[in-house]
Amino acid sequence: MNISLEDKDHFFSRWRLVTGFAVMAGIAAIVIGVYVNHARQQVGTDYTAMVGDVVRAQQQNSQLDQVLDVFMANPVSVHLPEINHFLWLAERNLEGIQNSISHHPLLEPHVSYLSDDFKLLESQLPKLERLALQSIHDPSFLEPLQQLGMEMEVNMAWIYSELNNAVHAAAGEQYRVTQQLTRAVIPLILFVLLMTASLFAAVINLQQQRNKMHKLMLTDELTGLKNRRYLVSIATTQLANAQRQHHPLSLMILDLDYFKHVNDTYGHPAGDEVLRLITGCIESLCRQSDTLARIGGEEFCLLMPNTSLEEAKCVAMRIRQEVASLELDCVTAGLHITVSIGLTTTASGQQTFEQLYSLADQALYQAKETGRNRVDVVLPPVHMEGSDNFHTSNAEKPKPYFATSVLKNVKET
Ligand SMILES: Nc1nc2c(ncn2[C@@H]2O[C@H](COP(=O)(O)OP(=O)(O)OP(=O)(O)O)[C@@H](O)[C@H]2O)c(=O)[nH]1
Repeated sequence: MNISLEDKDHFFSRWRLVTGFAVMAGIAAIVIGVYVNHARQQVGTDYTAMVGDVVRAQQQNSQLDQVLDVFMANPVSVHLPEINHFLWLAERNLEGIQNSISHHPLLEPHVSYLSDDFKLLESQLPKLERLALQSIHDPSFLEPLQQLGMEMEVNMAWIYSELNNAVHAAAGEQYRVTQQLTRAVIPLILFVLLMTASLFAAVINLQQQRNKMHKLMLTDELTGLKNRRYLVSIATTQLANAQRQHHPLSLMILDLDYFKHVNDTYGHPAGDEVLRLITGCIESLCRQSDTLARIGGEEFCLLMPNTSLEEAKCVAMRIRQEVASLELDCVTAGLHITVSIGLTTTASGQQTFEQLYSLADQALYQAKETGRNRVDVVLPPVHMEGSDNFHTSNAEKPKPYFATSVLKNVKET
């Protein structure tokens, strides 16, 4: 198979294109993967419940104020349950908020600086309970109790306001990411579609290239006919079919006469044009089921399945006549060219393509030797003179195939 340098370059540039797309797709997939992972964490976090916890905890500041005011005005044990209830609530809220922070990994680093304040508040809660108890029996504890209450209020206000800010900032970031994701969906879909379309185009292009090369492998560039490679492959199949179905198959080799003279006199391009014209002429006389191939410079082969000797002779004579009468005025006025044809037909025996080809070639040789512009026939030994029947009884006849007894010349008058 011949692939021109241009074809090769084209072929490799396609591969470079596909590789480029694959690398781009890989990088895009990694970038998208990293971003989606980050976005998944952000979007997956529920800040709503946490905002509620923080707001509830913030409201406790005023409760502490009220509870302590009542107690300070009348420090008796009947007010202790209110203080204890506040402490229980405060402890529960503190625990809940710390728990929430540990479940929000994206928020945790932003509020880690509050850990000391949390510890301080935790230590202040039991202290407040103790001081309140002591104050019932000893009013001198009332002042430290009030002092602690104020410190706790300040501490709680600081912690919960910072937390409030952090949670709102995180929720804002979450909203931003969600918006970005929504905006990114359309370009992402377009990008994926573009990548897919480009890959499809590259693959289709490769496929077309492959088909083109395959066609080139089996086609003659000058005439557009099938070449020898194709002929051999199809002939083997058709011969097997003909033998299985007991149908005759005829084979013709056609060679232009004195074609060298055309080239020498009018030039190679004119010779090419003559080849194309004659090819078109012969093709127009063939059946759809026939295979016309160019097997050499000015040599053609016509494979005719399901065609008896008599039918093949008619076709051969018509071709010879038509070619001879074809006016090649495009080269020079009044130019005509003739063709010599060697013909053979299968017998009931098991002829191979090589054997049939050899018989047709021998017939062509005879046509050339005996004056050109004629059709000669050489048949396998089992063929009977004047009959196209296949005698399977004769299939066992010994070689040689080229026995003179089976040679038959058909020279038209
Ligand atoms: N223009 C052209 N000429 C070709 C091509 N292939 C082969 N030829 C020519 O065909 C000619 C064949 O010459 P020969 O083999 O001497 O045959 P001929 O002149 O036809 O003589 P006979 O076959 O004996 O009648 C040569 O001149 C080749 O150069 C082709 O593709 N284009």
